[in-house]
Formats: sequence, structure tokens, C-alpha cells
Amino acid sequence: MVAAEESTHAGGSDFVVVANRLPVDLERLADGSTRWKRSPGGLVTALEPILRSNRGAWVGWAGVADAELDPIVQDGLELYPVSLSAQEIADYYEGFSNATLWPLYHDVIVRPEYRREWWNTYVEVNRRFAEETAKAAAEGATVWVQDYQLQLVPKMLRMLRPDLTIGFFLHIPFPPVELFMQMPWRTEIVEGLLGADLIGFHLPGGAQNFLYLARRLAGHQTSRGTVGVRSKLGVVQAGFRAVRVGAFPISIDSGQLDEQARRKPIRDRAKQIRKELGNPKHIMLGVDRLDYTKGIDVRLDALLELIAEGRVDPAETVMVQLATPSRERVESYVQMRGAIEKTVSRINGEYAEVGRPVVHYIHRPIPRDELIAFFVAADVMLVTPLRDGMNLVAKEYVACRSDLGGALVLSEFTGAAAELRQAFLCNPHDLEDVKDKMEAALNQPREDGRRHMRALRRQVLAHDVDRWARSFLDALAHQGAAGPALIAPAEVGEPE
Ligand SMILES: O=P(O)(O)OC[C@H]1O[C@H](O[C@H]2O[C@H](CO)[C@@H](O)[C@H](O)[C@H]2O)[C@H](O)[C@@H](O)[C@@H]1O
Ligand SMILES: Cc1cn([C@@H]2O[C@H](COP(=O)(O)OP(=O)(O)O)[C@@H](O)[C@H]2O)c(=O)[nH]c1=O
Repeated sequence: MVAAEESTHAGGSDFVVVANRLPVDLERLADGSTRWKRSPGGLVTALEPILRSNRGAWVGWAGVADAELDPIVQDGLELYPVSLSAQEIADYYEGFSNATLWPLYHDVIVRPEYRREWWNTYVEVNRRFAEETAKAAAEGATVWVQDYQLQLVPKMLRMLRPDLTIGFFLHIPFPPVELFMQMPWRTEIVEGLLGADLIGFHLPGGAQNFLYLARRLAGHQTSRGTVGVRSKLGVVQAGFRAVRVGAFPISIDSGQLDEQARRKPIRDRAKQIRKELGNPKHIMLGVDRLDYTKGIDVRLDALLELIAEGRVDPAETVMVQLATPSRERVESYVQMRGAIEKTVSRINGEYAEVGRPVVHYIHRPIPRDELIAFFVAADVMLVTPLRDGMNLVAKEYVACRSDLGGALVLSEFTGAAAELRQAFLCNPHDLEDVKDKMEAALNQPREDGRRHMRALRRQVLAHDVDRWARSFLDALAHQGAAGPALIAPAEVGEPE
């Protein structure tokens, strides 16, 4: 860990976001030139508008190896690039972040690998992020550290810069205690997070799990009672410091998306998409990073069986799967891509006609406007993750449907399912349930669909990303002391 004596001088930013990635990736082109492109994933979707409205700075990796870049202002955002070598990307990003933490925190859908060399690099890289942040932040600044790649940064940063107010938000699920206990460096991670003043999770269950671990692994007293949504924060009494723990479900800029989706060029493009797909009766849509957590295989298997059983007619139904490439050098991702592409070929091999595929599969990032047009065009949106922290795509689909058309099939194992109760909720581990919900969504009477979509939209439009950020940052700004009712580590018991 970083020694307090190494303290760096304060920088100029009063509000600093620290995330593994910058909101833009540096792309090296074949002719040797470079350009910036939008980074993948929902974290960037959510945080970019917040940073813009707070006029803050963003510390993160530029997405390529060995890029020694000076701080830059890019499209109005102040960016502080952190350089990673090819070996660090392999050990810290692909290794510890995405082959250890990612599967462990997503219910061990694939087996996490525990390797000391990955852990050592994770510590080193977290230290570098803490040091870069210490340079960027002004005296007394607020720093908001993001996600599982940077769980040690809060403690390291506090040692460097005790003057800062530090928040941490976890964008992926925090696992059940019995799974987290597998982690060889479990105590270091809990203590790393406890360097923050406020730790946020999407759901109360994650916050509750963390409180239990703070008692059991770090030996601290914690508050009693259940954590609420944006209310009833939990407290860990870490020495003289009270660290607060809460649930803050993330969202999207729903008002802006609603407005964009109403524009004529988008609506025209949506009509054109329908036409290009052969004006089928039903369009089903999936939009995901190509990740094994997303359940793309589940929806393809369900479609295959529905067609085979005569419950879906391939002559009048198409599925579009937009799949952004993701973590392509991690072995489990390579395997999953092979399996998904095989199923796409099988469905098309068995049921497509010349010029009329049943599944349209696109494996490249889709520009924002095009994505919105797909949301407007789709009759049924398929969101079937085996586990997902939130899933912004589900909320984006709803925000784009001011026409009250469309239907959402949504896995119960997403954070979004806690809010979007009027969706066709399904258990992705139960293929018959997924099939039933897909069939029901395809055949939903129009008036029922309009009623469901109206209720879904009420939720998404009232709970936007601004509300998420405000509720977290307000709680961070108003630190309170721990109440009298604390549970001592000796009373550790079972997780609530
Ligand atoms: O940076 P990558 O490795 O390419 O991955 C992209 C992002 O994926 C994850 O997103 C999560 O955050 C979303 C917003 O809170 C949430 O809706 C989703 O459920 C999560 O999976 C990851 O957590 C980010 O750090 C990555 O940038
Ligand atoms: C496929 C695709 C997606 N997007 C955008 O990316 C994010 C995804 O966020 P979500 O929370 O659903 O999941 P992860 O963070 O990836 O785990 C969402 O805003 C999509 O609209 C995109 O811009 N382009 C794409 O091709």
C-alpha cells in the first residue's frame, strides 16, 4: 500500500471521477495516426453526462498499451490518462479484473482463476491510479472512484490525500458472502473499499453483504437494520471514521433519450430498418457486449426451440443480435463467442431462406443513433443475463418507446428487474420460462402492451442518471456519524 509520506501536491480539480477506462478509447489506425472513440459499456454511458454537468476531471486508462499521454481536454472533458503496459493489461485488466473478479462477482458463471501475479499487478495498478488521482484533485476535492477494477484505490488515496472526500460505486453485483469468501485477498479488498467515506451498490442486497463482511473480515462494528434504496444507509465504524454503505440504482439520461428517439430522422431510420429486414411481422432485438453474463446463448437456444416446436414462425419473425466485441483475449470470452456463433449458424442453417436470415448477428460496436433506431424498430427487446449489475439497455429501450409500443423480456437476475416490474420477467436458468415469456411478449394484446410500457416509462423517466448521481453525491457530501445501534464483530452471526 502507499505510504502517507509520499503525499503529492494538490491539483486543480474539485470533482474527479476515477474509472478503469476514460470515456474515450484511443484507437491506433493502420496509417500510424490515432483517433478517439467512445469506450464500451454502461459505466461510460451513465457517467459522461454527470461529469459534463459537474465540470470535473476523469482519470482512467486510454484503452491501448503503453500510451504515455499528457492530460488533455477532449470534447469539453478534462482527461487524465493512466498508462498501462501490455503486461499490466494482461494481468490487471484481462487477468485479475476480468478472469478473477468479474466471474466471482457474477455468481461464478465461469470459474474464477486466483493467480498471485495477477493480484500483485492489480495492487500496483491501483496504486498508480491513486497517485494520478492525488495529482489531479484540488485541496478538499470530492473524488468518485468507480467499479471492481479499482477497489484498493479508496484506501490508497486516503493515505496519500486525507483531505479528500472519497466515494466508491460498484457497477457490478456484490456477491453473496459464501462466494466472496473464496477470494484469497478478501480482507485486503474489504479494507481497500473502507478507505471511502461512502460505498454505493446498485441494490440493497449488495450493501447488506458488504456490511456483514466488514464485521467478519475487518472486525468493525456495523449498523443494524436493513439498507433501503437511496435511504437508510448502513454504517461501518472503522476506528474514528464512519464509512457509510448504501444502494443507489444507476440509470440513464432518460429525458434526452426520449427526446432523441422522437426525432424524425430516427423514426425514418427505424422504418428503413424494418424494411431492410424484409418487413417481418415481429422483430426481436438483443443489444449487449459479447459477454457470457448477458445470456445471449439463452435467448438463441430459446428461439431455436420455439421455432422447432412451431410456436414461432421463422417466416414472419427475425431476431437481431447486436454484440459489441468485449475482452477478446480472455479465454472464457473466446469460447463463448464460438458457441454463440455456432448457434446463430445453426438457426439460420435450419430455418433461413436465401436473402432472409432468421438471426441477424452483428459483431461490432453500433453508433448511438443507429442503436436508438433499432430500439424504436424492435417489437420485443430480449434482455436475458444470467447475472447483471444493472443493464442500462433495458432502460434505454423503455425510454425510446414514447409510442407505447414494444415489449421487454427481462431477466430477474439483472439489477434493472428490481425496478422494471411490468416487464416479462424471466428466469434465464429455466429455458421453458424464457420461451414462455418470449412467446407471450410476441403475442401480447396491443392494449396490455401499452399499459405495461406506460408503467415502465413512468419508472425510467422519473429515475434518471441525474437522480442517481445526485442521490449518491448528496449522501457523500452529508456524512453523518454512526447511530448508537451497532453490531459488534463478535455478534457476526449469519448474513442478513
Ligand atoms: O471496460 P470493459 O471491460 O470493456 O467493460 C465495459 C463496462 O462493463 C461493465 O458495466 C457495468 O456497468 C453498467 C453501469 O452501471 C451496468 O449497467 C452493467 O450491469 C455493468 O456490467 C463494467 O462494470 C464497467 O466497469 C465496464 O466499463
Ligand atoms: C452493444 C452496444 C451497446 N452500447 C451501449 O453500451 C451500454 C451497455 O450498458 P449495460 O449496462 O447494458 O451493460 P454493460 O455495461 O456493457 O455491462 C448501453 O448504454 C448501450 O446503449 C453502445 O453504445 N453500442 C453498442 O453497440
